[in-house]
Amino acid sequence: MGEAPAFFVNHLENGYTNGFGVKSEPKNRDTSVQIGDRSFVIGGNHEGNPLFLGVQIHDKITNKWSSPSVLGTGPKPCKGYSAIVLKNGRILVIKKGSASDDSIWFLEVDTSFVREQKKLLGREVVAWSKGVRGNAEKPIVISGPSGVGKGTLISMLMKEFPSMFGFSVSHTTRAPRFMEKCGVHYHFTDKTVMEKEIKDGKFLEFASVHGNLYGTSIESVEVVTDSGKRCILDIDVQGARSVKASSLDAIFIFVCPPSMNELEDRLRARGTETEEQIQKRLRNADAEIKAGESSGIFEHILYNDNLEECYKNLKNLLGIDDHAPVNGVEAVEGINLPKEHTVTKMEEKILIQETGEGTKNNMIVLDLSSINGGAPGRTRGIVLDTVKSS
Ligand SMILES: Nc1ncnc2c1ncn2[C@@H]1O[C@H](COP(=O)(O)OP(=O)(O)OP(=O)(O)O)[C@@H](O)[C@H]1O
Ligand SMILES: Nc1nc2c(ncn2[C@@H]2O[C@H](COP(=O)(O)O)[C@@H](O)[C@H]2O)c(=O)[nH]1
Repeated sequence: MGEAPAFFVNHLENGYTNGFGVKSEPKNRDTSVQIGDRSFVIGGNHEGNPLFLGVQIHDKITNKWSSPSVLGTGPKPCKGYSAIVLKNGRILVIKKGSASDDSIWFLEVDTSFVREQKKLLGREVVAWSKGVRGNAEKPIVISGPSGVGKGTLISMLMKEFPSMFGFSVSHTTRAPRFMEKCGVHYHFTDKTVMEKEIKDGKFLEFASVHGNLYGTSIESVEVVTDSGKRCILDIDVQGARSVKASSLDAIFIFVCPPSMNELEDRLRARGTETEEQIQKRLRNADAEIKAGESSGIFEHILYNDNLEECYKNLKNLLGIDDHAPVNGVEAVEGINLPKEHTVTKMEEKILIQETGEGTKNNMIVLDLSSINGGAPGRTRGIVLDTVKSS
């Protein structure tokens, strides 16, 4: 039945049994697959961190091992894994005995994201992406100069439609303002910590803004999307440019002030910055407005003169009708796998057969024909079906 599982290795709890003749001493529970002349060994822990799975590569031609930069937040180690080579430079990793929100992962070894990162970092790169069922609504990126009213508009939207929109909580190295809470308004962090996380591929974008480091972690966007809400990002133009270049398919909105004088008045009236900081933000505003209007990043430009009118325009462009009830999309459902199972690949379907004494021998079918997205975010669009044994 089905195609030969050419590069399929079932959970290798007893060691390295792939038969590719690679000389190494992988630990128990390592799993290996071969793509071309390279074997990818998945197992152990990443850079000594017991919380994440490590990856090693063996090149058959040079007979050399290498440790690639592993980007993204990968799966936690568990009892065993199945690894299957998919087309388009991905390896599907199915975890055994894991929680339903942690069972399906994709290790990207030769996707466009990975190729780009290789060029940027000048070294071997692989990237993790968690697999989830269902699809998501496009995130919304909102940019504009400091003080134009982005935060005010976003708060209005989230207050009116709490089940539809969620905010991507950014990281920043700037000090919290009075009343700002860590984890709600920002993740306030330290420059060294944030730079290390950027290096580890945890950020979708980052930029130095008004003298501080700001960034959107992949997780900040994905937790909102997983909850079934449409994610809103409040980021500067540099960040919007990076998101535009990433695999995240988003809507881009730029908010303009009615005049520079009005912008200055709003910044002063807010009373959150020192005079020096206000001057810095106003100097940056000029360049930001020019970039916002002419960079080709933004599909929509909103003028925030009268707040109520601007809010109405924002709702219009998001297709929110004042009279229609608005519901979010379904929250992501987990993928519950039987504790004991075997895995087989059949074209774009993965058959997971329940095994073990006293079980019902049901089969779970994962249809991967419509997967989309991927590193640095989630791989979405997995369709799941359960075939009951008669
Ligand atoms: N249309 C408007 N008319 C008058 N005041 C406004 C308008 N929109 C927002 N404001 C006020 O302007 C100030 C700045 O707004 P807000 O904090 O939302 O700006 P922001 O774009 O999020 O700034 P930052 O980028 O610095 O976070 C706030 O005090 C807000 O109440
Ligand atoms: N590129 C990014 N820019 C961000 C992010 N979070 C916020 N911002 C932008 O920074 C300025 C200043 O914000 P403030 O809270 O200090 O007033 C503002 O224009 C935001 O849009 C981010 O994650 N990435």
